[in-house]
Amino acid sequence: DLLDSDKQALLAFASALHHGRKLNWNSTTPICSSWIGVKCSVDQARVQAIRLPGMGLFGSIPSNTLAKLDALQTLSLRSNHLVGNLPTGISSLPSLRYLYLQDNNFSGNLPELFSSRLTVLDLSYNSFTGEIPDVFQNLSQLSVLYLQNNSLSGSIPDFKLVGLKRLNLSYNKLNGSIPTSLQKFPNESFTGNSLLCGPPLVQCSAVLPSPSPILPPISNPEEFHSKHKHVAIGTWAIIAIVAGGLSVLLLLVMVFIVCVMKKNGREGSEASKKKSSASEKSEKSKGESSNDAQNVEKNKLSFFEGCSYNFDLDDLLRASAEILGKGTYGTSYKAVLEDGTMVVVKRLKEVVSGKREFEQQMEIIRRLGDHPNVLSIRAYYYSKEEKLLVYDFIPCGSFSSLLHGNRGSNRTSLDWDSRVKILRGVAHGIEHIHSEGGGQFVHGNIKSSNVLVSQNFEACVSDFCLSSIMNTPVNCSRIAVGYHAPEVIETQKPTQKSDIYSFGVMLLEMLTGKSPLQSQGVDDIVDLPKWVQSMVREEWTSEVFDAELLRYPNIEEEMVQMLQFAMACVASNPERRPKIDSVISMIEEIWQPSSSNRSSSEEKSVRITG
Ligand SMILES: Nc1ncnc2c1ncn2[C@@H]1O[C@H](COP(=O)(O)OP(=O)(O)OP(=O)(O)O)[C@@H](O)[C@H]1O
Repeated sequence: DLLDSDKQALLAFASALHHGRKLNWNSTTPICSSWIGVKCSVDQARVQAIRLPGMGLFGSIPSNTLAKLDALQTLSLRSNHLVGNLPTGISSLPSLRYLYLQDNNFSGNLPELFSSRLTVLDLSYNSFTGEIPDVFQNLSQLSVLYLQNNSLSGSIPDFKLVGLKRLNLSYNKLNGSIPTSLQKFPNESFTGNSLLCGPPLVQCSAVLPSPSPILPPISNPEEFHSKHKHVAIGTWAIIAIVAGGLSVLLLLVMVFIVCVMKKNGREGSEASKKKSSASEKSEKSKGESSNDAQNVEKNKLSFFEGCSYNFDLDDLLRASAEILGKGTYGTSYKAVLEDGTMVVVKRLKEVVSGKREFEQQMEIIRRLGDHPNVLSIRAYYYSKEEKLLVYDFIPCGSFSSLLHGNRGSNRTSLDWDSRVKILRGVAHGIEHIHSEGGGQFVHGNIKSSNVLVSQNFEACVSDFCLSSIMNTPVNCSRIAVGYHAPEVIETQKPTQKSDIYSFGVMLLEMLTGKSPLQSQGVDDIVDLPKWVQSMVREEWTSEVFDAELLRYPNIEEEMVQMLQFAMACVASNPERRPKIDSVISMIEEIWQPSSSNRSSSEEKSVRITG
């Protein structure tokens, strides 16, 4: 029967490929109820969907295997190691609607024949070459077309597809002008094709006007090469000059700041010396100024009780400092003091509160820091010109850098249990903040770069309770917008409910591996909750998960439940979002770290490439 022929086709497909994680496909077991990644039609008569993302499939797809599944509607083989041509028989399967083959190593030309029902086609992050065929014009159902990060060349055909909602052709070798029908798509849809021009990119007259630019004939190949080298060196030179210029500017700004701070600091330390009557000079100046006592106060670091640190502002200014990053509220530096102590100094910009209010807020922040999942503040400094906060340095970096940093070949992925453990820690930190002071406190700035991780994936939240003393609009950056609840963008006032929304975005971030701030060319959707909602609504749930997570066995159920829960946290109506204590119990309920053996050494040792 037909189901049996589907089965034979799949067995032939599986036997032609190497797979890292064993497929349990077996001729003796029932295909519809027990085969991994296979979904049958309601009447169990045909195979309707194959989803094998991140299964470690190696090799090329033989042409007479999957191409026989003529009832297939969904095929997802994304994030594997598939090579060679994409057989036309697959792309033209008559029922095929969703084809996800991104993040493999397919090469050769794009197929010339596609199913007329095709709705989603994702062939991004492969090595396809040649031109984009005109046949796309006939795909009247096509709604999503992702071809970014291949080596496609030639000009873009004028698709005139009215239903096309998302398009990404970035980072190819396309040239010529962008057809009028596609000019409504954003810049990111086309960027990274140096010879492409016209709206939304730069006007065509500014770059090479046509796909075959009129260049003088190359008489001497050497000369051609040297010209090209020259261009390349020129580009690097420009980058180097700009980078150099920026560093000089940064250095000048830092020297200036240090001078201002030193001046304050010197006044302060001199005043301290005077107080201890250690120097003749300071004794003298003591007599000269009636404001000295005030100056002493004004220029010293205010340590909190119980803090074992022993340094002053001068030591801090002498310390070697490295910029950790520039955030919403200011710039953070890692400072290594002469005795080796490492601290983080955050220079706040645009503080609006007066000194008293500032000090009261510092006291609140210190009290809230009495919890293992909340970063402790050690000291602060307040003067008219400078406001500094001093924190412990947390060694493993932020959750954001662990999730998104170093996606190179030597990256070790953050496994499911570590991700959930970190988020559980964050939830406990938020719960502490929300329950103190009669429930009046709000974190106000929850995002993955404000979750610091120490050994054993213990997490603590930082940068909390600062919004009330700062004059920084919540939507001052795209990153911030990605995490803030819709109502906060309007009211500018974070609440405990909006903290839950931000936490939900972070849950989606760890599940999808996508940053709420999409980098250019990777995707054109910035709003993570909306993207996931659209995927789930259209029943592509398993397509949203981070390919790195798919390498760990027995977690799919937990991931799906966590996804549903994350969607509840990002409900647009604040009243429908759960409270933080329910968040904690929900995580405990969903997460069963000891129930299954999912950290086998084989899985742990997987190194991610690309
Ligand atoms: N105590 C700390 N230990 C280690 N790294 C830190 C510490 N505090 C901040 N960082 C890291 O320094 C970088 C800059 O932090 P900063 O808080 O200034 O900016 P941000 O988190 O990007 O934005 P925001 O100001 O909105 O919080 C971030 O990558 C953060 O993870």
